[in-house]
Amino acid sequence: MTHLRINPSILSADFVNLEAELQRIGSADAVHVDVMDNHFVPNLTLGLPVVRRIREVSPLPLDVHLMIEDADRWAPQYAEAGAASVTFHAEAATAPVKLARELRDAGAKAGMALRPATPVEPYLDLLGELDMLLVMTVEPGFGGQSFLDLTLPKIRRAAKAIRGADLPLVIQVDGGITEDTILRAAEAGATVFVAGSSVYGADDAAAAISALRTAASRKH
Ligand SMILES: O=C(CO)[C@@H](O)[C@H](O)COP(=O)(O)O
Ligand SMILES: [Co+2]
Repeated sequence: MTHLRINPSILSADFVNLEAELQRIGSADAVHVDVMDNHFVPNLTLGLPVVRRIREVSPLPLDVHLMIEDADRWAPQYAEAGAASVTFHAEAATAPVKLARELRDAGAKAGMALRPATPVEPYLDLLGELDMLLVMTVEPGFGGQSFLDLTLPKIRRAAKAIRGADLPLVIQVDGGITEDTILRAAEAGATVFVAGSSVYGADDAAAAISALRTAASRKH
């Protein structure tokens, strides 16, 4: 049976009470940390000093999602800061293979993300260099958006290529993941699910995480 992972995004958490907000999601698999630079996306969140501090207090491993320009320069520093996985955007990296190797050398899992309109086909040859492919299921930049069904065929094509080449990487989806949408993403081939507003918007985050697990595993 495939291990399904739920990674809540702290983008929807209370940034003034981050330590307490991290405690609310102790039953999840990792904490998803959205780094935005106001250039690659029209929003600004947090950077290395805050990620370092989150790493010190978080009971969960850090799944860092970099929505920043010049990923080649910055991403390795997030791996060195102790992130368990670092995901850069394909659209923001000039040498993705070199970068993935640097991330792995620094002890992190290497992830690469695709915007909803970015096809996976140009990147099929480098999937073997990655631990994770993140298919964005909303336009990156903000939490609370609706899941884009138009991304499902891309998830299916990526999953087919991964199975065909017998590669170990997993597919992560991020954006609009709720109890209603998670099964569609799971059926298409995703096994790692980022959920921001559906977890942090709930009164009981642990119950929301559990409901997402149940909804995703209806397929399996
Ligand atoms: O990377 C992003 C947004 O760019 C995400 O990680 C969001 O934080 C997901 O939020 P929800 O769509 O689940 O509310
Ligand atoms: Co994200």
